[in-house]
Amino acid sequence: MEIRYAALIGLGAMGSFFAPRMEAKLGRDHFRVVASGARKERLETKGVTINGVNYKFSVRTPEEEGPKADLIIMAMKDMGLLQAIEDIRNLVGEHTQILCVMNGIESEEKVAAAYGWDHVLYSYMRMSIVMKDGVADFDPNWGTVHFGEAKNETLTARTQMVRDFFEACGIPYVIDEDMKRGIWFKFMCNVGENMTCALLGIPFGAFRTSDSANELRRAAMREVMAIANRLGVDLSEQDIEAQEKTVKNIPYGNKPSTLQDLEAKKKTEVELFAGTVVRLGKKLGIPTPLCYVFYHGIRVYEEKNTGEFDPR
Ligand SMILES: NC(=O)C1=CN([C@@H]2O[C@H](COP(=O)(O)OP(=O)(O)OC[C@H]3O[C@@H](n4cnc5c(N)ncnc54)[C@H](OP(=O)(O)O)[C@@H]3O)[C@@H](O)[C@H]2O)C=CC1
Ligand SMILES: CC(C)(CO)C(=O)C(=O)O
Repeated sequence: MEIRYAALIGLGAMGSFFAPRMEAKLGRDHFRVVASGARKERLETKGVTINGVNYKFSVRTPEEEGPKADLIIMAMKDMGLLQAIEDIRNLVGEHTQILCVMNGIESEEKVAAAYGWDHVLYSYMRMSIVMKDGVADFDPNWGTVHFGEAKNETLTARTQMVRDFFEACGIPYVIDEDMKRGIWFKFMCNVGENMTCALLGIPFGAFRTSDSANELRRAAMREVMAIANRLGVDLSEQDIEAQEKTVKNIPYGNKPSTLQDLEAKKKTEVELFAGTVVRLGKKLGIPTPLCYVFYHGIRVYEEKNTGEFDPR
């Protein structure tokens, strides 16, 4: 099995990690970006500029008939997921594999509900990229896509196929032995960091100096840990300790995506982060008071941004 025809839906920050290298490997006719309407027009006329190079990738509309894709990368924000699942329907064939690289713990389940687990591998990103007005600059050799089956002591044929493709493209990857644990660890870090920074309007650098910011970050991580443990995912205090070093090495002024979204007056992925924790906590009878405050506090910021109420 080999990847000869691939597609990407979601040519934003994360999409820009993949698109140039996938097109370089497969050629313009065998790598397509899925988009329609004004988005398609923008990608075809203005394109995107990635590390100083302007790209106008070949766009395929959801309605267009054509070859089925061997690999589809999905890289939208949470709010776009359900539409995107429908938009790739024409590209999913018998052998298609889908990687939905979004943050959060539930995107694979949603894609698998539409297409079946035979078509879905687990994945997540350890990378930080900002795309603003179609421009993204980053070191393409820093950061990794993590992917694989739930467990990867031995590699299945489809995991090897995607691995060989990423090797050929020069896309840095990691195959976690336990992908579910990896996804939950990333989620625990995201909830602690993204929610704390968004509610308080502080950059990552605050975690180097503020005991109180760290107290909140760790308390939110512990709410996630309690839920993960109940669901059989073995996150522990050691994982929280390990992230302590990582978070304090992130460049001082960097901001997690949730705060970036608030500052850009966009809708955030709070539903996917604190919203998921509150929902699962309720279902499992696990208290999540901090995520409850994060969730509603960030929702109020969104309402202020979109003018849903008059803050007079
Ligand atoms: N940015 C980062 O550093 C990281 C992000 N992540 C996660 O990755 C995911 C993607 O984030 P990110 O790349 O930052 O988000 P962006 O907003 O930068 O990119 C999302 C892109 O998806 C496009 N899109 C949405 N719906 C569709 C659709 N139906 N068809 C075609 N294109 C569509 C959007 O187009 P348009 O702009 O026209 O709406 C946009 O270009 C999120 O879950 C995020 O949490 C994970 C790790 C790090
Ligand atoms: C870049 C990173 C890892 C920072 O938390 C992220 O996932 C986000 O901002 O959403």
